[in-house]
Amino acid sequence: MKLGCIQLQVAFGDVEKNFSRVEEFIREAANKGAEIVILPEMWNTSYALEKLEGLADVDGERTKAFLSQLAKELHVHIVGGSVATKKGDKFYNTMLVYNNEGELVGEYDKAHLFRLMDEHLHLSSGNTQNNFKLGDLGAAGVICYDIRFPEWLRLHALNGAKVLFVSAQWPTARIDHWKTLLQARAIENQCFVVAVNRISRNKDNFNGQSMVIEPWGEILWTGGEDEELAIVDVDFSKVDEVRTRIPVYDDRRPELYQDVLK
Ligand SMILES: NC(=O)CCC(=O)C(=O)O
Repeated sequence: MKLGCIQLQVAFGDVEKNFSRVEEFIREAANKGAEIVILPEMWNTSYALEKLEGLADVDGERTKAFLSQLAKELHVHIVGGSVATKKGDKFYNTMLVYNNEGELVGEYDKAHLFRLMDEHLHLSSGNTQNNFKLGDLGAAGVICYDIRFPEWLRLHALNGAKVLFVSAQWPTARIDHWKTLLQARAIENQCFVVAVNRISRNKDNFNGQSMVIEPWGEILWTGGEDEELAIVDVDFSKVDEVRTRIPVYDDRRPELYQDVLK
């Protein structure tokens, strides 16, 4: 299957510009044969957290209509990164996922809020998992800081995900953590990890390095330090092969480590 990874330069607080750029990229990805397109975190507003009252997408309605229409027209699955949403009187960091018929198959509010970027001061956290199907493919999606919580990703793998999509705004300062954590999540869960980060105008802040990693831990693609669209070919049957080679799921002894869930 061909993945279209959109390592977007997200414009701070400029919702119109971001929508228009995302549409261009999704169309280009579909033209180049992508069957699943993946976007980064908070691509509508970036971290304009102080301005969410005016900028956040109310109930995600605009983003939902936009992604659904493109998914259906271009017959492409869209893991729609995340957008800032307002639901009731609260703000969320919300991932929306559409299948290639334009149907909403995943809606997920980021579960772990990242204090270093003040998320906890402005956003509310979600409480539900994000497993979904793209055709026959079992998949899941999480957002950025979530990858530091292996139990959370394991739960998604146990619930049938063969690929973990990660949308992020992961800063340059900790980019080594990003790479190591993503590779670990792929190896321990014997899953594909498809992780799309953003670019900022000043690369000292966000420098991309998006990644596609297969279940044995081999890195199939790493993004550069500029805005880019990458088309990456993956063979999802590799998951079953790796899980047969080392039967980690059969060898688990959850009774020994239940306490980690407390
Ligand atoms: N947007 C985020 O969740 C950033 C997470 C991060 O930088 C980290 O080190 O974790």
